[in-house]
Amino acid sequence: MLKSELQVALTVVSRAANLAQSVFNKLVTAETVTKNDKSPVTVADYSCQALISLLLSKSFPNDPIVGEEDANDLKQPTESSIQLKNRVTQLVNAELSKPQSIGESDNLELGTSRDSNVLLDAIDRGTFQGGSSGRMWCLDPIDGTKGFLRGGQYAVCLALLVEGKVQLGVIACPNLPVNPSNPDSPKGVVLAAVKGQGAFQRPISETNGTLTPIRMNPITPESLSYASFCESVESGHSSQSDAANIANELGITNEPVRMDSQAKYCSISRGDGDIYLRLPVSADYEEKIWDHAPGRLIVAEAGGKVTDIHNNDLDFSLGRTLKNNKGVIAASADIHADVIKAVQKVLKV
Ligand SMILES: Nc1ncnc2c1ncn2[C@@H]1O[C@H](COP(=O)(O)O)[C@@H](OP(=O)(O)O)[C@H]1O
Ligand SMILES: [Mg+2]
Ligand SMILES: [Mg+2]
Ligand SMILES: [Mg+2]
Repeated sequence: MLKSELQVALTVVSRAANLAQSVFNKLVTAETVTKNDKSPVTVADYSCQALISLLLSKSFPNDPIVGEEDANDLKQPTESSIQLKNRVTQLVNAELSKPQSIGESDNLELGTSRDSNVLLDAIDRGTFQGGSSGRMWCLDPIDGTKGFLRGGQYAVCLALLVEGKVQLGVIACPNLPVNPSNPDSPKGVVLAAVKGQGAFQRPISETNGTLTPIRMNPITPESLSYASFCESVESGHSSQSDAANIANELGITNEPVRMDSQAKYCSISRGDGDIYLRLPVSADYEEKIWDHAPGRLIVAEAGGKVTDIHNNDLDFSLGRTLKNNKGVIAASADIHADVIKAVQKVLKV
């Protein structure tokens, strides 16, 4: 089931990851980092959304897309906007011109260059408002924009939702080592899950490679104090002080591993870390569905459970945000209840 969706998703996400890496190599310099210049990631965000949306629409022309970005800034008649549009067009076409590799999905018309207006329309296909009916794709072209600029973790994230439920998730992490137990192994993995069919990974570069099954660590309530947390680098995205108190409550002494993006979901799915906490910082922030849809399925298919701080399932059927949820708690199914208990005690919810 969803075999062709999986193959297309793997192809388009891997292509976008290659594009993002080429943007990083060409445009991110010590100067952009020290001057806090976000333009390289902006180029990468638009280029990856254009590429993925364009290729998805070749295979699935009737599926709408809930994407993080829109093309408004690229349509302005200003010099900087025109330059940005031209840069995006050139980068997407450079990626499309690379020959098709064995294992990549057919019928995507890879190799055909596209006009900038076609690419702007492709970006704007991502403005769908979401909801509970029918099929739709959910796209975060570059998740962890801060990590991208730091040369740290970032991810290209795509999910298929059917009737508001995540059925397929694919995440490429260009800076995650292929072998979780060897940080010096080559970097660049793509993880995938189909509901009811398990979670897998393979190197981004191996378009025809075998998908290797992944599992979370077999942790139990008895061994919970040996667990480790994976959390955001950004203290503005998740409360690090609450996380420290929860670790204390669970008897966990390992230092938390901090990284940007859905690489956190990917890491715990492969047993590199055990618990991902995203603890609300402000009362009014609504988590975006594209920040969680594929990660949630990959963790669930690798033996985990993902809820919000109230132990409610994440509800992807309500539009572009998880408006009925607060925070995210992801952990191996065997210890999730214990983690929730500690979270609720510390947060007093
Ligand atoms: N106040 C906030 N609380 C929680 N998440 C936030 C936030 N402000 C922005 N974000 C989201 O946090 C994501 C990055 O998460 P993380 O901290 O896990 O790396 C961002 O995705 P993008 O980088 O795609 O914009 C953005 O959507
Ligand atoms: Mg994001
Ligand atoms: Mg993003
Ligand atoms: Mg963003």
